[in-house]
Order: sequence, then structure tokens, then C-alpha cells
Amino acid sequence: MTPSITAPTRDRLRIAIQKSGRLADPARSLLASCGLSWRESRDRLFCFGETLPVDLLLVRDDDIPGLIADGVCDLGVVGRNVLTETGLAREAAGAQPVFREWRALGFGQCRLALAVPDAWTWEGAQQLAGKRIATSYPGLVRQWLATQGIEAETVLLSGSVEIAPRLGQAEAICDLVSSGATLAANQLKPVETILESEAVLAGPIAEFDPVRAGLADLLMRRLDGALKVRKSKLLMFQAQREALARLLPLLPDAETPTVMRLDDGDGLALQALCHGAVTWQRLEELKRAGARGLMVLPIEGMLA
Ligand SMILES: Nc1ncnc2c1ncn2[C@@H]1O[C@H](COP(=O)(O)OP(=O)(O)OP(=O)(O)O)[C@@H](O)[C@H]1O
Ligand SMILES: O=P(O)(O)OC[C@H]1O[C@H](OP(=O)(O)OP(=O)(O)O)[C@H](O)[C@@H]1O
Ligand SMILES: [Mg+2]
Repeated sequence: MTPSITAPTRDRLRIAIQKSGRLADPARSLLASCGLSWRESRDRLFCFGETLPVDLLLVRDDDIPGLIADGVCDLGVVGRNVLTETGLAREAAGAQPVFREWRALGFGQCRLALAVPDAWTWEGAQQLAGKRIATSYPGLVRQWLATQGIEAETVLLSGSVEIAPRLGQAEAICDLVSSGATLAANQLKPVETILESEAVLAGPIAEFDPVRAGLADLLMRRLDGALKVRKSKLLMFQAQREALARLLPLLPDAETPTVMRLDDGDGLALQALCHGAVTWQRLEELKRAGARGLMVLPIEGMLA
């Protein structure tokens, strides 16, 4: 018998990621930066892990929490919005919680926001009492309404939510917002944020068996290193010794800088691994404080 793709495999880890869409490429490149590579199946729905026994399943993002709940996949990369909404829907149906957010991944940032027509003067959440709110996230909206002590109706739409007020289907909406351009194009304005979202690694609440637990531990160690390194930059510059006291306070996020003496007497060469944002403003401040020949290098690889 040919082994089925959904048969539980206990000696390999299976991660669900979006097949196509906003999270597909960043999810793959993050996992690749953890040293994983894959051989793709002909249908491009399953990628067999080559460097480690960690396979990928390429699916619709909405299906990812359910695949983890059913044990078809061990981990998944999905928006916090989808993970939380699915958890609330399962809870409403009386199911026990089985998955949780393991790590925030630093991409796919957006927020789930309530928006009302531009013409409304927003005075607070009580304005929504008795109104209809169009959304693809009824669980999150109902949870938020309950915390506000407001009774309102949710109208479930799976897409193009922003058009609902103009069509007379609802008075307000609750949808994902990033730049705000879609709201503006539909004469709506955001008034409340219900959830700050980004892509997350989702996994089970229960522990894995020893083989998959070992693989998941290794992957999490590499992932933490990769996430830290993604934000890090190596800053290199030269300065006079007397400038050191002005320069070091400008590097609060740096690991202890390497300071080397130059041959010319009082000159120093500095290298600092910065974990925060290295902005133009910060480089200009360093320059004013006496840094010369500034160089900023991205970091590839692990921080051991
Ligand atoms: N405008 C946005 N800016 C940034 N991130 C967003 C934006 N819209 C959605 N996201 C995040 O990206 C996730 C995936 O969005 P996408 O539009 O690719 O999903 P989808 O159309 O539901 O895809 P699928 O075909 O897999 O069901 C969302 O669940 C959310 O977490
Ligand atoms: O604030 P903005 O930058 O305008 O982004 C917000 C829009 O992005 C998402 O839609 P998407 O583009 O994925 O279209 P869809 O809902 O039809 O999939 C979301 O559902 C909003 O409509
Ligand atoms: Mg989807």
C-alpha cells in the first residue's frame, strides 16, 4: 500500500505554510535560514525535507490551525488573526484548546480594526450598540464586543468586507488594516484596534513524542537565532579614544563592542553587533559624536 500523506509520521516533523499569498515566501525563507531545504513534489503541495527530517505542507492559511488540531501537521506559520479566530470558533463549538502561538515571526504585520464611515463622529464603542458589523472575524469581534459590554450583530463576509456599508449590509466593519489605503478608498476610518497581528509559528499545546520533540527543539533553537540575527547589524567605524565616552551610549543595543587600537597612536577601530534598528538618524548621531568611516553590514548565519 502507498503510504498516505496524512498518515501520522513519528520520525519527521511536518510544518504547514501558506501555498501562495502574503505569508508564503517569507515563511519559506525564514525556515530556509534555519538550514532547511526541500525537494518539492510534482503537485507542489508537499516538500520533502532534505537537510533535516522536516517537511512542508503547502495549504490555504485558514486550514493551518485545523491541520495542527487534527495532528496532520505538527507546526504551522499563520497570521495571529487566523490562529486566534480559529481558536475562538473551536471554543464556541465546545472543543478543548489544542494549539497555541509558539513564536512571533516579525513579518505579516497588520491589525484587525473596527472601521466606520468617514462621516461618523466617533465618540466611543457604545456607538456600535444595535448596529451590524461586517467581518470575516466574528469570534474576535464578539469577544471584543463582550469586553465592551455592547450588543451588536456580526455579519459574516469572507472577503471585500470594506464594501459592506455602501451596500447597506452593515453600518460598520472589522477587517485587517495595514497601510489603511483600502479603508480610505471605501470612505471608512479605523476607530478601534481589536488585535495586533503578525505571522506566528503555531504548534500544539501538548508535548510531542521524543523524536519530534528533539527535532522541534533543534528547530526552535535555530529559529530563535535566525530571528535575532535578522534584526542585527554589524556596525564598524573608527574614532579617537577621547570620543569613546560619547559613542558607547549611542550603542545601547550592542553586544560588548570590540575595540582595537590603530597604529596611529590615539585612533581606535570599533565593531559593534547591534540588535536594534540602525537608522540613518543613528548613524548621523554617531558621526557627530566622532565616528569616521562608518560601515553597516547585514548578518547572515547564526549567533552562537
Ligand atoms: N494588508 C495586509 N498587510 C499585511 N499583512 C496582511 C495584510 N492582509 C493580511 N495580512 C496577513 O497575511 C495573512 C495572509 O493574507 P492573504 O491575503 O495572503 O490571505 P488569504 O487571501 O486568506 O490566503 P489563502 O489563499 O491562503 O487563504 C493574513 O491572515 C494576515 O495575517
Ligand atoms: O490597509 P491596507 O494596506 O489597504 O490592507 C488592508 C487590506 O488587505 C487585505 O486584503 P487583501 O489585499 O488581501 O484582499 P482580500 O481581502 O480580497 O484577500 C485586508 O483584507 C484589507 O482589505
Ligand atoms: Mg485565507
